[in-house]
Amino acid sequence: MNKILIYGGGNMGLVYAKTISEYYHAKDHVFIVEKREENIKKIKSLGFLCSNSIPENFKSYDYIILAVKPQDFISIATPLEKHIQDNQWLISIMAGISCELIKENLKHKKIIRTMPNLAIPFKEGLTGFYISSKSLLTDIEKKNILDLLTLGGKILEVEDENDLNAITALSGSGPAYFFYFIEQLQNAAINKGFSKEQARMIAIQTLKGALKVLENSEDTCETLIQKVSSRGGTTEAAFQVFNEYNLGDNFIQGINRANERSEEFGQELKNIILNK
Ligand SMILES: NC(=O)C1=CN([C@@H]2O[C@H](COP(=O)(O)OP(=O)(O)OC[C@H]3O[C@@H](n4cnc5c(N)ncnc54)[C@H](O)[C@@H]3O)[C@@H](O)[C@H]2O)C=CC1
Ligand SMILES: O=C(O)[C@@H]1CCC=N1
Repeated sequence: MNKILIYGGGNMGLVYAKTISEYYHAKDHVFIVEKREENIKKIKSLGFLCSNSIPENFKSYDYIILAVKPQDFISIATPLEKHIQDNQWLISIMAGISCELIKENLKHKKIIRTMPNLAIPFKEGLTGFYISSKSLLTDIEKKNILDLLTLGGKILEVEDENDLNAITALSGSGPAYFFYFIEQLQNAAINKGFSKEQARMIAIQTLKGALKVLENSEDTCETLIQKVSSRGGTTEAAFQVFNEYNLGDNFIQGINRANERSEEFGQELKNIILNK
């Protein structure tokens, strides 16, 4: 059984702690380093080992998951650089922070950069990953890491690290885009007089149904849209308005901006380091 230390016990850190401990049916091989007192209390109340600094037995941990916000990386770099062991692999989930930047600051080469998403606890997540210094990864370590990432759902390895910025904009942020569209459908239902509960049910069931149709069909989305749309009917009328407002193009522009934002994180961190 591998021992895993998670740096940052916020949303995603806790998601990993819970997912890993459920898989192993044990909590005592997961340790969370978290700086905020109220989070530490919450994490301990869930039965996890947790403190605001690196534990004395740090050497015994095989994999270290970096789950702080990109801009907080610098606050964990100094303690980590001091304690990191040659055999330990770092698994970063930080958006936009390159392996090179982590390597430079920690003087450590064994890094896997990943981009998961919020659906990890339900095993319906998507984790894109890039392995830096591949030649240092043994077969058993690779199996352990892939097993760990697969606990959360599907995985996708990229050979070009820059592709992780795209994955961040597509599937990392992606759940939020769908929540946004569902929210609009819910709001439309509420505006038409349905209760909040009814509106939520209408939105969720419509989404679930659409997903089932898509998963069980060989048709493209374009064909499926045509199948829903009767000539001169309601769907066609809705799409005339969507097209008038360039909904599709605007949506893609938003995704492109998220991609750029992911690229900016690295530069911003470099500037912080330079100005220190
Ligand atoms: N929320 C999401 O859907 C996704 C987030 N990510 C990435 O995961 C990372 C974490 O995101 P969230 O969990 O949403 O953020 P969060 O803010 O909920 O969690 C980060 C945690 O790190 C702690 N922290 C900050 N500095 C620390 C330090 N020096 N020592 C110990 N703990 C420290 C904070 O107190 C906080 O609890 C980010 O880098 C983000 O880019 C990746 C994919 C999806
Ligand atoms: O919004 C963010 O920056 C992070 C990365 C992907 C999802 N959440």
